[in-house]
Amino acid sequence: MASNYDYIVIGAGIQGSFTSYQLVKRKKKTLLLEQFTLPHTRGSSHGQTRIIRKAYDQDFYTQMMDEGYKLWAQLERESGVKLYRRTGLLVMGPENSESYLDFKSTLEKNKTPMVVLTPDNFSQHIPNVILADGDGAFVDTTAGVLYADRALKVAQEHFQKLGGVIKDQEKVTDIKPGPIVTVSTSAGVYQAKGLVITAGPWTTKLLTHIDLHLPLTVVKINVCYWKEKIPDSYHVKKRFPCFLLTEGEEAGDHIYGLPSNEYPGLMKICYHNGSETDPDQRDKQTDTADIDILRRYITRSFPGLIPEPAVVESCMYTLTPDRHFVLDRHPAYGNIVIGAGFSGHGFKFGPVIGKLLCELSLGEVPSYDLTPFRISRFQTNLKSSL
Ligand SMILES: Cc1cc2nc3c(=O)[nH]c(=O)nc-3n(C[C@H](O)[C@H](O)[C@H](O)COP(=O)(O)OP(=O)(O)OC[C@H]3O[C@@H](n4cnc5c(N)ncnc54)[C@H](O)[C@@H]3O)c2cc1C
Ligand SMILES: O=C(O)[C@@H]1CCCCN1
Repeated sequence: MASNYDYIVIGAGIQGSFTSYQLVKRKKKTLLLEQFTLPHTRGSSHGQTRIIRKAYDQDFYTQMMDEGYKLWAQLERESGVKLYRRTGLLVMGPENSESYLDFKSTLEKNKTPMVVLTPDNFSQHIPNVILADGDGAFVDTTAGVLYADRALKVAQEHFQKLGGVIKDQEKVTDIKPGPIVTVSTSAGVYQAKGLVITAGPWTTKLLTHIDLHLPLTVVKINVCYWKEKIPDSYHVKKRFPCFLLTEGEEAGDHIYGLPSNEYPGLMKICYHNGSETDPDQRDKQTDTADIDILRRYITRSFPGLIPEPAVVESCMYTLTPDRHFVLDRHPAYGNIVIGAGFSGHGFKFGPVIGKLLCELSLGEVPSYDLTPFRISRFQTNLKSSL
């Protein structure tokens, strides 16, 4: 006998957890299914920190983060758990390049607090970093660090407190669409009038059950931590900011970092791309070309770090061709909603994405124009973004 729910959500990463929380807040009997034992480190939402920022090169992300910051603050108040630390985000890039100018003008247009630095005053504000010749720099002053592990736990706890059911260690093995959707797992069979798929890197595998192919690529990211030569020179307590380069060696491949905080004396600096992997075979992907790029960059620009990673962890991105998210209904089955392709920048939007996927599931008009996130765009070309 199948158990019945109003909604089933597949995948207890940040997006599935916030979507479930929103559904249960709207009094829907909701089941959240997760293949691994929670908490786990095998998807995209684990780890201690993520960047939160309004600095984007497209208005719609900057504008969604207005609400994003408010929802994170509300969750902090409701839970009594510190989830956000303001550090600012230093944005650097070739001063006259399109991408740098797009970031800068998007912030200006949207009246986001920022401080523009000059080569003359740069080192006063940002010690121990060498600004490359010809680079511009500004700080998105409200940006900072989200405490990711804590945030995931809080979202899941709030969902459960309102009566939501999480079943972990239950891998979804089949989906039968219809007015009532039937979901089979390694341990049971469940039915609901609506289904949300937020399966991160496993989305392509799950969508084969419902005849949908999306152009998603899964890449493994080497999450590298670099040792400070003098302890705390890049520490969050010294107000060292997060940083982001608007251009990499290849288009879309940026370098970014967070101040030392999570591991004493180590600063996290990563390359915003990686090599393709099967999510179930992640550890077999051992390409380290990104670490070579980082070594060169750190030698050039961060003289206070030893240019050899002290710790390397891993995580996965699920990339769309244009790096914009997928937030849409299944083209043939309107009661199946998909949230995928967060392309390495989705965490900060978690509370907003949860709200949007909930609205789509309930058949409501979504709070934002979802045109950039529609499945149908894959036939057309959109400008790529970070
Ligand atoms: C190294 C790194 C740095 C990042 N930095 C930032 C940042 O600074 N700021 C930011 O905003 N974002 C950042 N991101 C992106 C952000 O973390 C992701 O966009 C976000 O975590 C994606 O969440 P998700 O819920 O879609 O996927 P996931 O967290 O992968 O969740 C999907 C879940 O579905 C489960 N699942 C899959 N298949 C099944 C199945 N068949 N049955 C049951 N369960 C299933 C999986 O086990 C998993 O738990 C970063 C990502 C990485 C990897
Ligand atoms: O979403 C973010 O803010 C970061 C930017 C750099 C790459 C990883 N994700």
